[in-house]
Amino acid sequence: MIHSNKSMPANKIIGNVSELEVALDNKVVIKCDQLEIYQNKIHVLTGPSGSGKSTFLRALNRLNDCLSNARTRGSICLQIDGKETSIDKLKPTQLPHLRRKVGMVFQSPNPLPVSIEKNMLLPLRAAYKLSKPEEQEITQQALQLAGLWHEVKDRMHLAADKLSGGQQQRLCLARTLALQPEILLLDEPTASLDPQMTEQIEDTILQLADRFTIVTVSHSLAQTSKLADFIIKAEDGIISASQPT
Ligand SMILES: Nc1ncnc2c1ncn2[C@@H]1O[C@H](COP(=O)(O)OP(=O)(O)OP(=O)(O)O)[C@@H](O)[C@H]1O
Repeated sequence: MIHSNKSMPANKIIGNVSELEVALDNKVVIKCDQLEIYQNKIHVLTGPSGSGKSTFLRALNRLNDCLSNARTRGSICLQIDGKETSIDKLKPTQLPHLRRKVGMVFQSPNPLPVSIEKNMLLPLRAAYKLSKPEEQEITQQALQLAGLWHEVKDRMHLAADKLSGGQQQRLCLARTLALQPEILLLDEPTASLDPQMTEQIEDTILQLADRFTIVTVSHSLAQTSKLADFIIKAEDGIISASQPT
């Protein structure tokens, strides 16, 4: 089940990045000397195009390891499953679990070319052994958290690509939420959406902070001021924390 952390104390540190350096093609593209991540807070990562925002997000769940030209140094310690976890020390076999706990949603919606229901169930079944009622409960809860349940509950067999762009992005968010993350990485989740859909997703992100720690990329000043508890700046590959907003 997807738990709430609402009763947690304010500004509890659940992540520490230290002396991080990521190189792509032997060129250092991001450096982060020191950064803290706070439980149930929304961290908005801002900066110009090419400044290293996506690379930094991918460092937080070791997705850069999937790039053959990437090399990462430094340490990232995250609290996962109630334990301090040095993610830089995890073995390759531990990475699928890390990526479920530190789930990511990408800039453009990327649903699988199957039904809404299968988009939810395929990753869930690959990750966990659950009974049918448990699968149904988690699917419904994740779709509710993503604000999509009422729009799709009567047409779960519809092909996911028949949904609107905003609905597809919510489905991708629900698919990630169903895998029981603790930290959510959102890479410009509203980049391809119109203003109305953008506002809906922003409101959903604000609600999700009751349950999850969020790091989201934004190019919009208005969105940053609406969402951010903390701002992280990316400037020419230097990633650093701003003061709390
Ligand atoms: N797969 C890759 N191989 C080599 N270099 C890459 C790769 N991906 C990104 N880069 C380079 O790394 C730097 C940081 O890119 P990154 O995508 O992290 O920036 P960004 O701030 O997220 O940009 P945007 O806002 O445009 O999405 C850029 O100079 C980019 O050209």
